[in-house]
Amino acid sequence: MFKVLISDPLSEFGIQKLLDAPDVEVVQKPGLSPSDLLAEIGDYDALLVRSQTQVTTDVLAAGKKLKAIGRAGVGVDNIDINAATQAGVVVINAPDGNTMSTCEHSFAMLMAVARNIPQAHKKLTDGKWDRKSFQGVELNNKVLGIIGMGRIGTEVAKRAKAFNMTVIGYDPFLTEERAQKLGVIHGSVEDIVLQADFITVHTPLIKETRHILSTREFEKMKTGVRVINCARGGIIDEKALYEAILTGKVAGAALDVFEVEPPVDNPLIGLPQVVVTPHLGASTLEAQENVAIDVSEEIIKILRDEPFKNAVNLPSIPAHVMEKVQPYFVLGEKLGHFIAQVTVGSIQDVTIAYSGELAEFDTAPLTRTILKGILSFHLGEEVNYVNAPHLAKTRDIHVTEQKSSSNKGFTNLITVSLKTNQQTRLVAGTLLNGYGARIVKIDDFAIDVAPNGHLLYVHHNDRPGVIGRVGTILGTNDVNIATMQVGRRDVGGDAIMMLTIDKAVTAEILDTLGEMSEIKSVTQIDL
Ligand SMILES: NC(=O)c1ccc[n+]([C@@H]2O[C@H](COP(=O)([O-])OP(=O)(O)OC[C@H]3O[C@@H](n4cnc5c(N)ncnc54)[C@H](O)[C@@H]3O)[C@@H](O)[C@H]2O)c1
Ligand SMILES: O=C(O)CC[C@@H](O)C(=O)O
Repeated sequence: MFKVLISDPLSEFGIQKLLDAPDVEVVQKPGLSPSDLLAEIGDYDALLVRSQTQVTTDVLAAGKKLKAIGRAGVGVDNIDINAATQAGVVVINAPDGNTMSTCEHSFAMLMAVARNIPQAHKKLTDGKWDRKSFQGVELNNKVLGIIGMGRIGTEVAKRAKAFNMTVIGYDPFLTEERAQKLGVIHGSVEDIVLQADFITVHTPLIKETRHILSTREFEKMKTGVRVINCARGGIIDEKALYEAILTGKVAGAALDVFEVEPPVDNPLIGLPQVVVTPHLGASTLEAQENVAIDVSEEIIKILRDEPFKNAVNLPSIPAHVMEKVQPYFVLGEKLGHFIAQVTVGSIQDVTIAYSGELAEFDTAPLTRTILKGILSFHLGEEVNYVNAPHLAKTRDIHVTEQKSSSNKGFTNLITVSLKTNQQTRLVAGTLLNGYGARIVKIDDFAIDVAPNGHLLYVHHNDRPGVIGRVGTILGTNDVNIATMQVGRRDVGGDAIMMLTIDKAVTAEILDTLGEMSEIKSVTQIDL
């Protein structure tokens, strides 16, 4: 039974799939204190949060069983992603579910600040009929600058067009073609700063976007500009904004998010030109249901070891690539596990060569899986698909991917070489149409073995009677041989035997085999 902790308020309807899953026990503790979270997290396989819970290095260290963290929303700035990756914990988010709600909230804030709606509302509910203090401005024919043309920024742009605004958009990934399609002028931050009557930001808060609008930018803006932040506090420099409002440069600001949340002694709050909401962008019935449904479904898949999407700390795999590459995941992990078991010494280099049609695809996910197979032999359950490259790096293991379209006689071939401080070994495998996974090469010996169950790899001199004696020793010890493959370099020279056996052999049997005069080494491999 998997245990899932929900530590922020999530839509009950949205998490229904989790509640209904027969193999999942859900514990809901919205508003759990940081110390209680630390004390309890050790019991759980997954944690579901919104933006309140801070998932710190300490939480990840205490979460010994944690496999996944689900963020019901977009921003993952409350989760230490690096620490999660190092701990092998998958972080997923729900990037699509609250786009419309946040876009609509941004637009509501834009209109509120243009027409002073909250201020006028407050005055009237305070009993004063004041029509003079709240003259606003139209959106019609005005210039809206959008910094960050992702999901939300794009939707804001579409709505602004309906209000007959001229939209200038900036995003490092915005192409001229896409801008044209949206009817947006493709500009820079500088263009926006110089020309906009309204500026709204829709980026994540990262190093490049922190204080993207600060004193220097406010100085260059049109007098009377209005700014909106429904993305993350800190994208607009609050101190610089405060100064720019006092000087009259900025006529108004609408803020849903703050550098510190909840804000403490924030002088912007209370300024008559500033409209504020307490991080409500995604707070609609629909958005909360959507994001909770999305993370619940994904968490179930992760816990059940099924394919999932929206991982924040893993590269996303397009469906058409996944379709091609997925059948090779099992083979890749087994090749990694195989080579790790037959190679002696501490690993220095891993070279993974992809030949044939596989070489046309993004094989990075496959490389992760092969690394997992290699490292898990030494590091056990600590290794997973998420942290395998990181663990290799921290151990100074150099990983190289090679690709070649020549198929070397196979439609697809994966060759894994391991260089240690003592030797270099190689294994190659393929998927044979209709026959499944096969190991087709070990070092320079061609073989054909299904990589399953218990295998015995015997390196010996090609002499009459060796194969028979190996069979006799195993038979005497009640070990049944399912398949046997032999290969040799030259007649009477170096040779190998690869046996598939029905049960694992004991160390004593391995010693007995190893003591035979013509046998150089015997290795048992479990796949
Ligand atoms: N207020 C809320 O409740 C609420 C709700 C949902 C999302 N958000 C926040 O809104 C923001 C946008 O969300 P989204 O779903 O549109 O994300 P998104 O990933 O679809 O879009 C973000 C865009 O920012 C762009 N970007 C990155 N660096 C940039 C830079 N230096 N200059 C310009 N653009 C840059 C990216 O290329 C991307 O296109 C995020 O910060 C998210 O956390 C807030
Ligand atoms: O959970 C929330 O309400 C905030 C969500 C929002 O900030 C996000 O980034 O998705």
